[in-house]
Amino acid sequence: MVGMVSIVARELTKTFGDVVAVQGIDLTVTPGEFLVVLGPTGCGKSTLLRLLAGFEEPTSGTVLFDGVPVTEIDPRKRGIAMVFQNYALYPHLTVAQNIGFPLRAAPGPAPDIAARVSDVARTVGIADLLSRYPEHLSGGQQQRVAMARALIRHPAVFLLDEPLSNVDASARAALRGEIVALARRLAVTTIYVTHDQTEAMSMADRIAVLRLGVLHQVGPPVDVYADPDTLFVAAFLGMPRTSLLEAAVYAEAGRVVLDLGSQVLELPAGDPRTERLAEHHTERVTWVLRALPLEARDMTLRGTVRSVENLGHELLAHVDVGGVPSTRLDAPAPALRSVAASTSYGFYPAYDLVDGPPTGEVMVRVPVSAGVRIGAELDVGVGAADLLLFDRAGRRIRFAAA
Ligand SMILES: Nc1ncnc2c1ncn2[C@@H]1O[C@H](COP(=O)(O)OP(=O)(O)OP(=O)(O)O)[C@@H](O)[C@H]1O
Repeated sequence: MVGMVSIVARELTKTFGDVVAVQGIDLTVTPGEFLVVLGPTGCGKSTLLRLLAGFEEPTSGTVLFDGVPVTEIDPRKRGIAMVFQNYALYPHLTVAQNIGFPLRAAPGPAPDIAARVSDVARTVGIADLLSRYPEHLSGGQQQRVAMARALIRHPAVFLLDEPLSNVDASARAALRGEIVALARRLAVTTIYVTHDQTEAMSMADRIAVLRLGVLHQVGPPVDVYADPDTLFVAAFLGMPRTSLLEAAVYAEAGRVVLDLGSQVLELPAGDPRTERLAEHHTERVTWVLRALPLEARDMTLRGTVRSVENLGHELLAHVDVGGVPSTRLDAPAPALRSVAASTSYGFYPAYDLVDGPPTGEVMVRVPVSAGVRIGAELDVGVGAADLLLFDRAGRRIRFAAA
């Protein structure tokens, strides 16, 4: 296949015995797009990538390249280039020989290998390393060689599976930008798999967030971050840090409060969210809170500074608001325990308590010049837009006004 290819997955499912690695995924990758598949380890990213490439037979569902079932296209004509976490270079071949290998191995007339090798080596920034052997290269350089080797046949589809995992941190940042630039320049449809949210956020045209084989959300990184559909997506995309607090909703006579157990937040009178939230009266919800700026807002959370991280350009205060943190999403569910309510509402249900006393910490961004002491009491402003709430099934509670 030549030129830019669209890749469509329809109701794609793959099981290995009892394990459902990929479950009912519908996904369209548009021609020339840079799509990042993001999710924790074991969520099915690699399996999805292999299915999309036609390397793996789906249990059910189909993959189409430009509308044609991928299994009906000769693998050599699919135009797929793939790069993995371990570069797998041939140790006894030079960089130039490694890069040129696919051309030498290909059937048909030999193209001008030397010219193409130096061309693609220049593209990935390793033109001066052509006579070296892999063992004399850094991890980042080895990955560039692997990319050059993948790209020398001018693929229509470029698949990368955690390509930067073995590259040290300093080289990783530079390579991220270069891979994106490369994919653009070559106008190739690219699918990039990672568990690293920073990579996903900085590289993708769109991200596809996967958990336990299920596609939770697809969209431009800024949209998915700002408007997560599920608790998992909200919690997974948290920078610099996300707090998950358990709360219960209480509604009476046109007012709604969120009860954190230690304190309550009341929605401002007349807030358009009141009515919608009242539908969850007495239900337990999870509140996902990104780091808040220290400023006065409609509502106030009161807490005690437990620790302070200096991020250089600002401070990140960990403020204990006495709430109950949600258990980590991947942790086994602990036994339910009741917590004695200290608010006047006192109605709230049993919480999944992690060991020890409740220490629901909220992150607060403080200017370095303002300073903040451990042990200080802080009033942290909360705006209605900060109410990123999820029901017990982990679904977003959406407000029409939001
Ligand atoms: N060939 C196989 N046989 C049996 N189970 C498999 C096979 N391949 C994958 N799995 C299982 O399917 C699930 C998804 O695996 P997959 O490798 O796709 O996840 P991943 O998100 O790429 O993980 P990682 O980031 O750790 O590479 C896992 O539970 C894994 O153990």
